[in-house]
Amino acid sequence: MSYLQLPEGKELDFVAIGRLCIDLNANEINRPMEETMTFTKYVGGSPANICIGMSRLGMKTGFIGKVANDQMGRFIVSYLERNGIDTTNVVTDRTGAVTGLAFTEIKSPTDCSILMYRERVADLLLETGEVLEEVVAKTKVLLISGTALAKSPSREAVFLTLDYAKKHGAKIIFDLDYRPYTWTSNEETAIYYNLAAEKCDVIIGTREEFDMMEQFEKGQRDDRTTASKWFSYQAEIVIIKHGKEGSIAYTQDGESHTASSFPAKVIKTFGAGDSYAAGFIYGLMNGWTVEKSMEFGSAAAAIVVSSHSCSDAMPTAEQVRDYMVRCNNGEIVAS
Ligand SMILES: Nc1ncnc2c1ncn2[C@@H]1O[C@H](COP(=O)(O)OP(=O)(O)OP(=O)(O)O)[C@@H](O)[C@H]1O
Ligand SMILES: O=C(O)C[C@@H](O)[C@H](O)C(=O)CO
Repeated sequence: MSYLQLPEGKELDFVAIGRLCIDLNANEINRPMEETMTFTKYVGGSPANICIGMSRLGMKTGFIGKVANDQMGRFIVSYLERNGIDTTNVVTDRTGAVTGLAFTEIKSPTDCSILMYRERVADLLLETGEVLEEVVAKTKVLLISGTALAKSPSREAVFLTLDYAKKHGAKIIFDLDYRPYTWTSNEETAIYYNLAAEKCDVIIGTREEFDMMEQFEKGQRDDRTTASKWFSYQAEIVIIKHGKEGSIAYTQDGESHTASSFPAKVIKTFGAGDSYAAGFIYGLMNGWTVEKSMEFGSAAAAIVVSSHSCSDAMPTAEQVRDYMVRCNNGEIVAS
């Protein structure tokens, strides 16, 4: 059975809104940040990575966001454009805000962390008046991500965009992408995450992210109970990710669907969720089953965790298919 009946006659397949920033990934891997001397610069930010992933997979994409009026901001916009992403609604800050920087520390394939520089970042200054309704009107799918809800005015800009999406019939996907450093309190986080999730057709998050959203709910919560809550709102599909253990999707009809992870020679784990989302959404938008879409997303994730970057490593559909064949032939084994 296929899900997500997409609207017809739209110019764009996919538009994402939110964080556009810079990842500085350690070149000297398997050591702490204190001993890291050089970094490679990439475009970063979860919704940006997903959008780049969708574009690499051949979808017609656009982005809604705000960049700093500096060399970093211009680097981001030109990278998006080189990747075929419509930047009509990427606005430039005029208040002296800066680009968010994520320095990644790769101590080992399983011990990675991110050191964030996010004071007065441009992406959180996107205003309601800067969101172009006509851009939202021309997409089949809108993706929102949690970090953009962390502060005003970006928070209101996202809620307005959700209204536009609903008005114009776009399907809405929420990648929870919870980054604690951007928020001021757990209560505030849970409340805004829940308010947004109520309006979404597909919700994708890790068990820990759903736990954060359920902090006011009493009793033990399992994945099915978590997912069921959202079917009484708008959701058609809820996916709960469990890292290397794989993922489980629940659908409105009461079914569940599982996917295992693919073997990978892991360099670092971040970016797994973004590439998984891109692969999964691509499958769903092509009318594939939930299982097949999850499998494709999992293979895309294995490719990205085996690479140095998140955005730049996003695979084409051909690369994902090739990876799956090589895994099935036993040519790729886990590190
Ligand atoms: N070590 C790994 N090896 C292979 N695949 C992996 C690994 N870790 C994650 N994946 C794949 O990526 C998917 C999403 O990973 P995960 O549950 O870690 O999401 P996430 O926490 O959102 O990722 P991120 O670290 O990017 O925030 C998993 O379902 C799995 O298919
Ligand atoms: O902004 C961040 O939190 C880091 C991202 O830029 C990075 O690309 C990442 O964590 C991918 O999920």
